[in-house]
Amino acid sequence: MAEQLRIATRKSKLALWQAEHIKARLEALHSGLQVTLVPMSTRGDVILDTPLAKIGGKGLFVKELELAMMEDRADLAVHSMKDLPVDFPEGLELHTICTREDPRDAFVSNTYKELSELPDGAVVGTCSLRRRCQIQANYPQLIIKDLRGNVQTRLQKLDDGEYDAIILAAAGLIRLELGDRITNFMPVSESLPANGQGALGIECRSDNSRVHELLAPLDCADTRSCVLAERAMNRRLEGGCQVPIGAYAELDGDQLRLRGLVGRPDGTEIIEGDIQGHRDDAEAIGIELAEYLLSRGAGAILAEVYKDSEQPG
Ligand SMILES: NCc1[nH]cc(CCC(=O)O)c1CC(=O)O
Repeated sequence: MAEQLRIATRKSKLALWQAEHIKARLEALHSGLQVTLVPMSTRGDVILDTPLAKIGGKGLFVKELELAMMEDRADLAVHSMKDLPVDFPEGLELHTICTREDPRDAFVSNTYKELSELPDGAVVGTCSLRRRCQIQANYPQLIIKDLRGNVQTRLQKLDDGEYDAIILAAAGLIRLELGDRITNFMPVSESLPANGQGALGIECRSDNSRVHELLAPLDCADTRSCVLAERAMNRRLEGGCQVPIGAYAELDGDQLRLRGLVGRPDGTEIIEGDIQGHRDDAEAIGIELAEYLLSRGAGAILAEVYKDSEQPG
């Protein structure tokens, strides 16, 4: 019988695409390997009517997948790195970080070419405090309205006229072959991405050496360096994924440049930092930048954000 591997996955189109993508890559790399998907619903998929920042709780989208791996109903789970909590339950690990897709945010509108064209009072949809904060800092005259749901739902709400424009991760649109909906890529100087944005990560049990062997060729060293720096910054700031924190690293040879920011959701204050170092020190660079941001007052801003969001479990 052929060797089997099971991927636990959420049922959204994007999650299924990502799981199928990893399945195809694994099967192409390892002849005779048979990969099946184990689709399941998560709390984040079920609670659709509340802004994510209000639901709170880290790992809204991953707990059920992790349980499946712990109970040996699945061998691995494919995640968008930016949705992944910084810490893992005992016995599970982030084993693989795959090559990053475009990390930028995308401006999507049926009427306007870019944010600067929007008239006063125009409505922009996003549920990300990070995007809200950066848009309001540059364009305080725009109105930000929460936008939830999967990628297709969000585009539908734009097409229905509920928003003048919406902001989405470019990577999600590109993966779903909806890249033609991208009106404009937001420069990272204007919308610093979330840590890990555009990268896929693969989680599995720490003791499963056969799975580790099969996954090894999917790991991308460059993406790993960048994402480790970004995640280290978030960890030091104790930020989950629903916080007004941006973190984005780039490599120039062995030099790693990390940019980070923490801001008030209403954009009235943004604390930014930009540092460089050797890629071998990726995590130390992340921690150093976090400490710089904290020394400039990031802690008080984050404390206020956490106070405003009731966080059940
Ligand atoms: N928060 C939801 C989410 N998680 C991952 C992606 C796709 C892009 C990625 O892999 O970073 C998206 C959609 C979005 O933010 O528009």
